[in-house]
Amino acid sequence: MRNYKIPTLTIAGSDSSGGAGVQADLKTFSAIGTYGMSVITAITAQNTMGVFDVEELSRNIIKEQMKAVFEDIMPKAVKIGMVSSPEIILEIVDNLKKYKPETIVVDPVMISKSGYSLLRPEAKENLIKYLIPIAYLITPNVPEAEEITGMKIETVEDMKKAGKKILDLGPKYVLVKGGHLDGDAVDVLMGEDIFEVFTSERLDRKNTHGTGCTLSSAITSHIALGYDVVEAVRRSKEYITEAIRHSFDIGHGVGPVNHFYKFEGIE
Ligand SMILES: Nc1ncnc2c1ncn2[C@@H]1O[C@H](COP(=O)(O)OP(=O)(O)OP(=O)(O)O)[C@@H](O)[C@H]1O
Ligand SMILES: Cc1ncc(COP(=O)(O)O)c(N)n1
Repeated sequence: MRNYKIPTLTIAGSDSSGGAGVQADLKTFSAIGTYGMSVITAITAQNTMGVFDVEELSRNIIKEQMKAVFEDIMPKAVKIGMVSSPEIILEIVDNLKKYKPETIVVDPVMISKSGYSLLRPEAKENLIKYLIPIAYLITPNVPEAEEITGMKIETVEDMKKAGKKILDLGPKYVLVKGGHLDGDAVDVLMGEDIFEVFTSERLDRKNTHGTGCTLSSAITSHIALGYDVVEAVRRSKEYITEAIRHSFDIGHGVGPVNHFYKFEGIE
């Protein structure tokens, strides 16, 4: 059930072409039906063909954005995307510990679809040591899960092994996403009391810019609306599958997924 009065927050980078990052997150929050807010960590000059430049914002303006949001509107759930430097991660973690939002979903963004590194190599340690342990849910794709665990992932069995290793780092739940493997698109959700496999057909689509951002924001919205983690992931997997099915050509490269196909033809 939509509820546009329930606040959700994304802490992430801006994608000027609107397909990923903060822009994808806010579109997802709106389409699923929560009130979206943002703390921007970095500005990327990006389009459907690639990422051309990145400028990280200062610790101070990240702190001030978080203060402005949390001291006025406490989000019901927070999603974290691109957090590229060790300092940015420390600032965000300090403030999350101070303001204590109920639910933190971490999408450990590392490399864009177009191959640009969105996480400095020296930031990996702080991500693992400080951010992942305070997550309610972390949503790595296969290359990210490989980076975090140091193991090679080629099968769904490997995804489960990696999931176990990631849980040892301290988050409550982990969703390892299998979009990068062959065959069906299989995602594995694990936690102390939960083990669920979500499978959808692999869609032959080229326009998949922002799939990871969209899925984690959809989960964040569904949790904010009151669904438990299994139901939130089930609904969000359905959401991303349909958003990929209805993705469209815009620009000259890898286009975005479609958040609004249900509204087409409605005045
Ligand atoms: N071709 C596809 N058909 C159906 N589902 C897909 C396809 N590609 C990815 N998915 C699903 O999309 C979701 C996002 O997974 P993916 O592995 O693409 O994340 P990601 O790599 O983090 O995304 P991004 O590249 O945007 O960061 C998962 O639920 C995955 O199973
Ligand atoms: C600001 C920002 N955040 C995240 C992504 C990852 O999305 P994708 O892997 O689809 O390019 C991105 N490209 N830009």
